[in-house]
Parts: sequence; C-alpha cells; structure tokens
Amino acid sequence: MGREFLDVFEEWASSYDEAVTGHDPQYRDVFERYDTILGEVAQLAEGSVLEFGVGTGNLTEKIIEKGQHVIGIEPSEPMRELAEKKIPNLPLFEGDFLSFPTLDEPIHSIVSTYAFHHLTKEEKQQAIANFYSLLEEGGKVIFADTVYENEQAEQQIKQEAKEKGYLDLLEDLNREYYPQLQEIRQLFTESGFHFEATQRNKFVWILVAEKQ
Ligand SMILES: C[S@@+](CC[C@H](N)C(=O)[O-])C[C@H]1O[C@@H](n2cnc3c(N)ncnc32)[C@H](O)[C@@H]1O
Repeated sequence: MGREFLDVFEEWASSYDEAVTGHDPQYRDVFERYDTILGEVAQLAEGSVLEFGVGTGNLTEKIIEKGQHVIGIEPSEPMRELAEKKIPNLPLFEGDFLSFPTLDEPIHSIVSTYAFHHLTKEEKQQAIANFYSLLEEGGKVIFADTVYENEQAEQQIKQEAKEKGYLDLLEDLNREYYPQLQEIRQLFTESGFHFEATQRNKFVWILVAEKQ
C-alpha cells in the first residue's frame, strides 16, 4: 500500500544514482548534502535495523559499513536489482511501509530516506502505529525526507520552483504527500513517540522518533 508512485521508480532506477549527485538541476537542492544526510541517519541507527524504500542501497551500504545488520524492504523490482548488485548478501524483501513480510527478530531502529512522503496522511498514521508495535522499548524511527517547516515555507518553496521553471519538481511537490512539520510531529507524538526534527537542506529534515 502507498505504492501509487511506483511507476516513477521503475523508470528512474537506472539513473537514480546520478540524480542524487546533483545532475538534475531541478532536484539539486533536494539532494544537497545527500551523502552527509544518509551518513547522519546511518550514525543514529542502532542494533538491528529495518529499512524501508531501500532504493539503490545507498543508506543500506552506510549502515552495513558501521557493522550493523540491516533488513531491507523495497517495492520496486528494478530498484531491488540495483541494491542487490551493490550489496549481494542483503536480506531484501518485496514490500512497502504498510505491507512487508513478518519479521522473526527484534528491531531496534527503523530507517528510511527520501521515501515516507509516498504515503498519504492516513497511511503515515497507520505505518507509524505499526512502527510502534514493531520496535523494542527505546527503539527509534530515523527518517530523512522533505518536510515544510510551516505553511509559509510550503508556499515559498512552490513559488520558487514555479519562478525557476522547475515544472517537474513543482508537479512532484503538488502530487506527493510532503507534510508540514506540525503534522508529522503530531502523527509521531500521538502514537507515543518522543519526536525531534532538524533541517539539513532547503527541503530535507532528519526526523528522530523514540518509542517511549
Ligand atoms: C527517492 S527513492 C529513495 C531511495 C533511497 N532510500 C535513497 O535515499 O536514495 C524512494 C524509494 O521509495 C520506494 N517506495 C515507493 N513507494 C514506497 C512505499 N509505499 N513504501 C516503501 N518504499 C516505497 C521507491 O521504490 C524508491 O526506491
């Protein structure tokens, strides 16, 4: 569920690693400091890690380099093939934020970068409730994704995209479900998490939610 944007990734998979290095001017600001952002998420992950929306495996690689065990979930077959090439022994399953194989080991961290915005508000709410059940006490959700600081920031970002003629970016911002900070904070705190967020570039924030 929440897979309505999957077609984009079936097409985007082969050139995705170029996009994250700033080759596409429309997405340059979105992916600004991409490597550092993923590195920060990896540093915060502890214990057994469950990763959603693995893509080509860039975050996964960083967590494994730290010596940790990662289980990956990714709905797109072309993306899974690329991740499997990069990390041959990764336990990687077909699934999404809401529907994935039953896990038979405790999970201490749930991570994801540039993916949670594919879910509607209701789907995010359901996913967050599932994360709470899945995590051990003190376990954390650590996400990096586009979040608008407030309504004014949302309008300003969309206006700038329009003025620059970044129409693909603008369409993406209007089509997907990028939340405002207050909304995502409320979704996590209402499910029993302590929530903190820090901005890392014009678009992307690191969200850390700890199970209380
Ligand atoms: C922009 S890419 C991010 C990939 C990688 N996490 C990164 O940071 O480079 C978004 C990924 O989310 C996946 N995705 C799309 N819908 C999803 C869903 N409902 N649940 C989990 N992953 C999803 C896509 O297939 C794609 O691999």
